[in-house]
Amino acid sequence: MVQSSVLGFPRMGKLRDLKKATEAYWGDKISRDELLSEGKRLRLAHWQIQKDAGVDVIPSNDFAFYDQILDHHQLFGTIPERYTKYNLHPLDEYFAMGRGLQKEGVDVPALEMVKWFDSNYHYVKPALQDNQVFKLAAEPKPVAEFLEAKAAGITTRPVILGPVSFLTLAKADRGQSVDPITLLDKLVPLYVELLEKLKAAGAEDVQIDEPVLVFDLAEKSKAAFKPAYEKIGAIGAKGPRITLTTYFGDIVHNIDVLANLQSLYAIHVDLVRNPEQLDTVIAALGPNQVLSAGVVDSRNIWKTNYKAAIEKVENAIQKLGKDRVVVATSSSLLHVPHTLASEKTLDDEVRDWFSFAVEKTAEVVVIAKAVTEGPAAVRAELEANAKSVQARASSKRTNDPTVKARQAAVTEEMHNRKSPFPTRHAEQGKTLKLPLFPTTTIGSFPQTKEIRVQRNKFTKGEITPAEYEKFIEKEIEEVVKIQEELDLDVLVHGEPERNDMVQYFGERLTGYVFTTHAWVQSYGSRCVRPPIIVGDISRPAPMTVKESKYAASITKKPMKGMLTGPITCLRWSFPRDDVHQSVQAQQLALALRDEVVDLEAAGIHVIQVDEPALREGLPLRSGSERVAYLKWAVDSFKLSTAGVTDGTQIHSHFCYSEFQDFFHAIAALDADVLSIENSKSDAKLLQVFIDQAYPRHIGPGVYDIHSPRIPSEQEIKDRLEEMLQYLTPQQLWVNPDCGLKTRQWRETKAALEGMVAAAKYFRAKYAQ
Ligand SMILES: CN1c2c(nc(N)[nH]c2=O)NC[C@@H]1CNc1ccc(C(=O)N[C@@H](CCC(=O)N[C@@H](CCC(=O)N[C@@H](CCC(=O)O)C(=O)O)C(=O)O)C(=O)O)cc1
Ligand SMILES: N[C@@H](CCS)C(=O)O
Ligand SMILES: [Zn+2]
Repeated sequence: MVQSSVLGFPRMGKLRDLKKATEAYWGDKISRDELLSEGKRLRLAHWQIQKDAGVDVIPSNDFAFYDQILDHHQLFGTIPERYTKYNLHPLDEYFAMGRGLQKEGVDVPALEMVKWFDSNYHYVKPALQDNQVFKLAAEPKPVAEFLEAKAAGITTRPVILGPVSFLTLAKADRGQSVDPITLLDKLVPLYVELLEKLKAAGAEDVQIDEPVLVFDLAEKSKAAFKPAYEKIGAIGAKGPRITLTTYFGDIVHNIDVLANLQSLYAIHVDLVRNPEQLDTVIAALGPNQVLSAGVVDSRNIWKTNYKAAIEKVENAIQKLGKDRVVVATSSSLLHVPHTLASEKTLDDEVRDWFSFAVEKTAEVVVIAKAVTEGPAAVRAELEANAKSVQARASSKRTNDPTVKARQAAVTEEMHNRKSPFPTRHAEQGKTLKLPLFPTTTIGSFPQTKEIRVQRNKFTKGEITPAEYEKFIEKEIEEVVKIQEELDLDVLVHGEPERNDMVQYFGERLTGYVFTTHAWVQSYGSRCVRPPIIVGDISRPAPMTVKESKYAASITKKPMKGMLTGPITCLRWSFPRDDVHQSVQAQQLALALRDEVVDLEAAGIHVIQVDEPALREGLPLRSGSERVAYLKWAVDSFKLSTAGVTDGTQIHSHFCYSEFQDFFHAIAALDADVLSIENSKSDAKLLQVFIDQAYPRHIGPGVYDIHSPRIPSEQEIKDRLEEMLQYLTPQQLWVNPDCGLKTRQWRETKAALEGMVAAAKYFRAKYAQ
């Protein structure tokens, strides 16, 4: 019998219940016990959904109150002393690591948070010490959650991140120099201990995620892999059977570390991304080892094409037999929304094309049944699926000849600014007249409860468009006034009209559809509702000009227009899977080019085109795929921005600091000013700007906006001082790491006051 398996389920709940409970706990509106019982309710509900769907292998320990990797910091005792010293309750210590804490004598910043592989999910990076001691938690969470499910009559397969991935995704804490992977021998015994505890609790199976196998692993990590798993496997029957999972890429280049690893019961591979790896992986399996075939896409919302998925699974069965193949989701379903059933406003044509987590759970069951019992057992499902797939392929919604014609007319020249940077800089100086160390923000200001409530009323038709517009104007006025009082140099309108930096544009572009409840966790309690690209994209009307023009009209200071770039619009949407992403990116670029030109014509001479998703789109392995991606990604940005005159200053923003491996692409964007994240990472990363003799302007973020903690003026000065070791005073802009929409006004004002004061200090110092 071919079993069905889910690698992880989204934890927010149908109505973002976890977000609401967590934020209520942070705001002292519910007690710790109430939060803990809400977590328990959600876990049970999610296990029950999978059980009711008939899933054979249901995951546990995929739940987390903030981040599943952060859970592992507590599981293995890698909590830096700056958190443990306060003797907080473990849940509060956990949140302090995730989001910082500044309360009742405690003042500690958050740990660094970075992208989870090439997704829009963020994990909290383990920060390890030179003399790191690991210690298994007294009551390990994977054991507790396994027992919780067992008590509810549901047998689960606990999920843990493997030791090689845990260490590869970790870093040396600030001021430390340990190479995390050298700690593997110390960490492995804890895995052995944990597996024994799981087995003693009744777990027959465990899922160990080793997604780093899709990377070009450093030799050291690669060499350490096999011995580590041999040690883990040595517990034999005292431990559960291990299914080792990989996802988001192929593992062909690392297959030698898995060959003959008898300690593994099964190996899971992502056959949605890389179906071509199947034969190599099968050839590397030992005589009794099982293949977990990830054939249901966990990263996108398209209905699975049953015929194609069944073919992949049958192919594996032919070589291995039915007992050695499992049908699975390609990775955790964390990356897709909860259920399509909540969507009441989608039209029937497109609704029929989609499948969210609950529906994908049912899909693995149907595929497993089809290959176990034969297609007749699920004939109705297969026929309905074939009809949906066919309907989408032939729909008029997907194809717009006008867009195609415009793409065919794109020339090389359209990608380049008229003059090189020095000429542009001189031109821009004449109108902008900015001081040294110019201060600015990244665009958004606090999205208050009031803003959300008014937008909600507007969406529901409870207030008129004119009333909403008036409200937004009032918000813009307030934001402009505050920035003038703070004495910032380049102002923004604050983005109060935007629900999200991608969804907002999706809602204004043809070719997109959007949802009402399709939330996906981005980090901590924060969720996004990615719009869905279903067809060719075009811009029927200006999208941002009205608000930017209004903002510019009420101040004498330069006003920065704010747009989301083509790659970020693409990657933070659910893209089409029937057209290459480069084609979709170019369509977005053309739509944005029109917007940029319209903003300039409206008198906006500083325009920021955010591309925070540029890095996350980078193929996970170096090589030709990366080169090709960077070409079309950079071209899309350039196409969107190059329509302006020399006097218009183009900014771009990236809220991550890992740009070393694709610095040349950032440089190739030819943006006049870049703002990047830097407050939580080492300023040494800026060395690349010296090494590459970067000629243009840069604002590395001077404080972390993900945390409610207010940085002191001195901290910001120290940060700027460090930056000046790598950047010239003429190059350096002063700004936060990213937009301020998640912050409260009190924190925002206090932090920006410190930031402006710090900039003025350096301005005075360098004026002498
Ligand atoms: C900059 N980042 C972004 C990423 N991805 C994006 N798509 N957008 C980003 O900005 N990735 C990397 C980073 C970090 N990530 C995030 C992600 C999410 C947020 C955030 O603040 N999310 C909000 C939801 C935003 C939104 O869409 N809001 C809507 C709906 C608001 C709402 O909940 N309305 C209520 C009713 C109103 C009420 O009574 O309150 C409802 O629908 O029930 C809107 O504003 O209209 C979040 O809250 O999670 C930030 C950074
Ligand atoms: N302009 C956006 C960028 C976020 S990455 C903002 O400020 O929220
Ligand atoms: Zn950002």
